Amino acid sequence: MEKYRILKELGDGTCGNVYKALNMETYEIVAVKKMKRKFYFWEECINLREVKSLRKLNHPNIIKLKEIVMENNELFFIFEYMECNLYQSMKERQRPFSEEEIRGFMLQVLQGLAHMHKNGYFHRDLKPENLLVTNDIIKIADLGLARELSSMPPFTDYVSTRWYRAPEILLQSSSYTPAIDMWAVGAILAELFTLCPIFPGESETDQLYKICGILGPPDWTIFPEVRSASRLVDISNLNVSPVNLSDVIPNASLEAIDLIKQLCSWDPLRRPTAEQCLQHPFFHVGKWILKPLEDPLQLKLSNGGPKPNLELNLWDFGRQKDDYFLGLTLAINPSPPSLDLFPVEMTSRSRGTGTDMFCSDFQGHSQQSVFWSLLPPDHHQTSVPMESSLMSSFSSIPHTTAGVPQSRGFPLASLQSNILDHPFLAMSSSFQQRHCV
Ligand SMILES: Nc1ncnc2c1ncn2[C@@H]1O[C@H](COP(=O)(O)OP(=O)(O)OP(=O)(O)O)[C@@H](O)[C@H]1O
Repeated sequence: MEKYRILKELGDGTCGNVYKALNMETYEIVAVKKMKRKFYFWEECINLREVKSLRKLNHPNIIKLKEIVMENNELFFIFEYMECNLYQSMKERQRPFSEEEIRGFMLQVLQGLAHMHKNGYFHRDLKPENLLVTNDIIKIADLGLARELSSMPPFTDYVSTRWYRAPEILLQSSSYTPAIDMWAVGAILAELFTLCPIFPGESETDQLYKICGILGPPDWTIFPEVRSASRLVDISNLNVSPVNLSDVIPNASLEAIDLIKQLCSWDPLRRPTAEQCLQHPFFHVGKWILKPLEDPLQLKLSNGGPKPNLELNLWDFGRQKDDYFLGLTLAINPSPPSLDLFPVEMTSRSRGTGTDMFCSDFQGHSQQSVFWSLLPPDHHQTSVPMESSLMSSFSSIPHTTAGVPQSRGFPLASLQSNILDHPFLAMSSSFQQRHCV
């Protein structure tokens, strides 16, 4: 780790501390995640869920793991660096994101997620803190809880941060599916409009009440296999009606409201997949707008009042499977009302709980330093000059065991065959251009 200089701490997660660091050989800025538990065998490291999933997942909207270093029984992940996470980005905003900005973020998240699900993984802890942002690029991070689709239930119920946790997890269903990620996407999409979490439960039970407060109670027959039957009976009998989502998220278009409604369906089977979401009218709005011949601002001024926008959609995203791609809808969107929304002040730690999934019961010693490069040596990115006064050596992080580091290099090709194959294939051309520039 001598080649890395810490610049500052970026985050203190459940599993590790994350630092911004400078690679002294390439002058590349990176993010270094130093795992909190000790590691004694290389096999333990490469069998971690985060490593196993990231080795397989190579996508522009999934954070890239560049290297793994094991030194003095400590494990370091070297990631590509991103400016901030989506939670920080929302917290700092003085005004809501425009729908265009939200569309850009969601498109990328869904492309990353579609890739993940297609390759047999689901994330299980999607939340704004785990979506990393640099300008208008967003990437899915923290695959520490990612699970292979092929792995067999029962799954643990302590999965995902409470506010983004799907009802089937709250009801302790033991066989949940990638639809739990889609629920989280719906909650994040709603939050991007209002800058406040849509279901801010204070406990697991309160979380279910908060969901009922918006969606109304569920039909209990949706969840045949839940372990927490009393919770289900309790909420199924609640005497509350669903609210009009447009009243809760007044700045969202009808398309956005429809997508949120579908993603935040009680029934996991009714939630669209990431791939299906990408076909939703929300992502096709711009393509079919009938443009007025005059400047809309001038029109508004001359007519003296707000006018509805007429949008002609050649896509109707119905609830039946066959409806997904068919139909002709004439949607009339009222002009967005004036907004008076403010973010709620929250600390990252108060936003629910993560889960420490590792146990540290391994015995033995290894004083070796193992270095695993996941990108070829010539895959360097922009050099960023740094003032030396800002730097402190990475070795200043206290090591509890001493040892003489020896490094072992692993060639990329043998370990991560797909990492550089077609990095831009899954992106739309506009995003490809932006990413390449
Ligand atoms: N590649 C990166 N670039 C910039 N910042 C990052 C990067 N990776 C992580 N961070 C920051 O560090 C924080 C914690 O990282 P991460 O979620 O990977 O750790 P964790 O221990 O798994 O956390 P959690 O408690 O969510 O499980 C993130 O929310 C983000 O702010």
